[in-house]
Amino acid sequence: MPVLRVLSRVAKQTLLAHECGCQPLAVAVRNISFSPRQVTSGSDASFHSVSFSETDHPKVLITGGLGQLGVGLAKMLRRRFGKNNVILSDIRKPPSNVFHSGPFIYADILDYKNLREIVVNNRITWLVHYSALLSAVGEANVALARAVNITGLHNVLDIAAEHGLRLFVPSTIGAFGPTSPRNPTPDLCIQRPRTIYGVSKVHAELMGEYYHHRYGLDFRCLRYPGIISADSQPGGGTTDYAVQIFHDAIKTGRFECNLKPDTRLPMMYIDDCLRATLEVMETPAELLTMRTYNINAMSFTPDELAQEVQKQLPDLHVKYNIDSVRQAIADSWPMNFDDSNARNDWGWKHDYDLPELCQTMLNFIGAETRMAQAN
Ligand SMILES: NC(=O)C1=CN([C@@H]2O[C@H](COP(=O)(O)OP(=O)(O)OC[C@H]3O[C@@H](n4cnc5c(N)ncnc54)[C@H](O)[C@@H]3O)[C@@H](O)[C@H]2O)C=CC1
Ligand SMILES: CC(=O)[C@H](N)C(=O)O
Repeated sequence: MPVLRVLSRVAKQTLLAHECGCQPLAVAVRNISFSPRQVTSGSDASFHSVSFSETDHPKVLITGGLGQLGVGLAKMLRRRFGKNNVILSDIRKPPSNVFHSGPFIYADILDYKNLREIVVNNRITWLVHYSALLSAVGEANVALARAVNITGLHNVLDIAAEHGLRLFVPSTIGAFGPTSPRNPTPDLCIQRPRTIYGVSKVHAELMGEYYHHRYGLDFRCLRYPGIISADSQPGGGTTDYAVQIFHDAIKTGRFECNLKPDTRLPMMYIDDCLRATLEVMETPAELLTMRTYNINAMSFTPDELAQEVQKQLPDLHVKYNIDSVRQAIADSWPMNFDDSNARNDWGWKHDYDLPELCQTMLNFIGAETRMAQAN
């Protein structure tokens, strides 16, 4: 993030706050005196907000941390804040390398008391809420998606508000629908998604912003594009083809794509996505003119991706076998994402375009495959 620009904007905002006699937003966040859950349920837990000075390291909990994104995020945050200050959690059993790389704990986001106990006992100050069912698996199990993505979010919001946490919840390009402007899609426009995943993510955006305005919750949300990673598998989304093509290109030289060749979607390499997440979490609250931002890096079709991969692996053979559920979802999503507010407010800038993405993915998976063959 361009530090000078950030500092000068903080100074400007602070001056403005003094001139108009208002306090910066962060002050309100420190003064949560009650939470909606405690008021309505009459719970006997004591209210306290963890005071967290910007000079201290945050104590981070990541929910749903064993999916495509969580392990990489934990690795990056541990490098920055120290191994023991970042706790990964999930309901699945961690592989041994993950289990031995830092603190891991079982946390079912549907179990409110257990989640609250983890936050209290570990003095958590930042919560990154990654648990979710993605677009394609969500359509295959709507009841579970509704429970995890909506009821689970309610638990997380209440605990974050009660304990004064800074809360990050990712949203997605899937929070838009066929009536949204698709090329490009701005931050603020019609959002009428047609998947339970999209509906739950619009709900998360609105609830987080409501808790921010109503209770001072420090809620931060980025709408991620499809994320592409080499060392973690996607969890059942519409953009998964853009990861699978690299594995199949190297391992078999043949790839069967489940979207039409001209289906254009916004995409991002995982390193950019995780860095954006840390950057928005570290941005002074005064600079955030919104609480939910689009972020983007590139946009491509399966045909354009295949052509870029074929520059390195000319023998790659691509066949199209369309999955009607995924195609209908993709046809309702943005083709290009307008992320100018993130770029202006907190200096968002991606590093990876399509050629760098392909080079990095092929190098990584190629090296991994050669090592596996040698053993
Ligand atoms: N990967 C992508 O392309 C994108 C991801 N996102 C969002 O980022 C977040 C992380 O995504 P991924 O890592 O790709 O998801 P993923 O599907 O790979 O992982 C989700 C994790 O949630 C866990 N989970 C399910 N039910 C749970 C419960 N009851 N309690 C606790 N954990 C539970 C699963 O075990 C899984 O490990 C999600 O909220 C997703 O919507 C947004 C846009 C794009
Ligand atoms: C873009 C997403 O949110 C996810 N990868 C999906 O395809 O469901």
